[in-house]
Amino acid sequence: MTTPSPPRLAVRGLEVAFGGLTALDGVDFDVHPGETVALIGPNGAGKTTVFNAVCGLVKPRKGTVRIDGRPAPAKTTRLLAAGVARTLQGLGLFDRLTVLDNVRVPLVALRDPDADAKARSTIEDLGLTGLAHRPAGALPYPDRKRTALARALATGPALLLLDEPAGGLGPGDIEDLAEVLDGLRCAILLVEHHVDFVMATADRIVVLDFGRVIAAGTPDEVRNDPAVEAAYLGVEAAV
Ligand SMILES: Nc1ncnc2c1ncn2[C@@H]1O[C@H](COP(=O)(O)OP(=O)(O)OP(=O)(O)O)[C@@H](O)[C@H]1O
Repeated sequence: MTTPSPPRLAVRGLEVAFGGLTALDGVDFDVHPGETVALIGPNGAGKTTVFNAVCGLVKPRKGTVRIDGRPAPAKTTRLLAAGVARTLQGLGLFDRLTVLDNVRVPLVALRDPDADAKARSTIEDLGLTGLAHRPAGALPYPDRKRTALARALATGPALLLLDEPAGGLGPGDIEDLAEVLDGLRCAILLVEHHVDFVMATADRIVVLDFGRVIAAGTPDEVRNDPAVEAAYLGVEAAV
């Protein structure tokens, strides 16, 4: 009998507190190879805190984060070496560096001998070749965002963590983004406010409210869950 492979990402009993505030209270979910899982929930529900705990940016009070069955490393280079890449809400680009040099950064950190070729090929895949030698800081926001995505994809991650990938983009750029994500083979965890984008992109959705998972399932299951409607979609509809 073969042992089933572990989830690419397994989060169990995650608890995070900031002083007296319990931001996460027993969060469990998995992301399997090839799967796109979206974390949604109202403002303050704990989405970014989950993301930060998975990336090792905040230390849980309790619980575990495992990547391919092993404890998740906290340092960026070790995460990259473990096949995990992320984008951040603030993008974190080096504004004075060119698009190409930004995308080379994680490859150089991994001492990849093919850094240049891989960066160029990723840039091409994302339609950024014409901007390769422009400083990232001089670009319009959608191109900066695409550069940040290219940087995350350059190392060929097995698990991609995306913090609000559709945030600040217009409908055309969101459509392009959905197409890029659809063509990826890696597992994806995304934190996102844009409900239509999530419904169209995610295989499964985990809904947080006040630091707890209140629903998890396919987009249709979640859409029809009364608790979600009350906690989240109701809020969105009122916005
Ligand atoms: N560094 C911090 N120090 C203190 N409290 C924090 C910190 N980070 C988050 N919180 C609190 O933890 C809770 C969860 O916040 P978090 O940012 O994870 O929610 P979110 O679902 O990502 O919200 P949003 O959709 O507004 O980004 C909130 O009450 C927030 O104020």
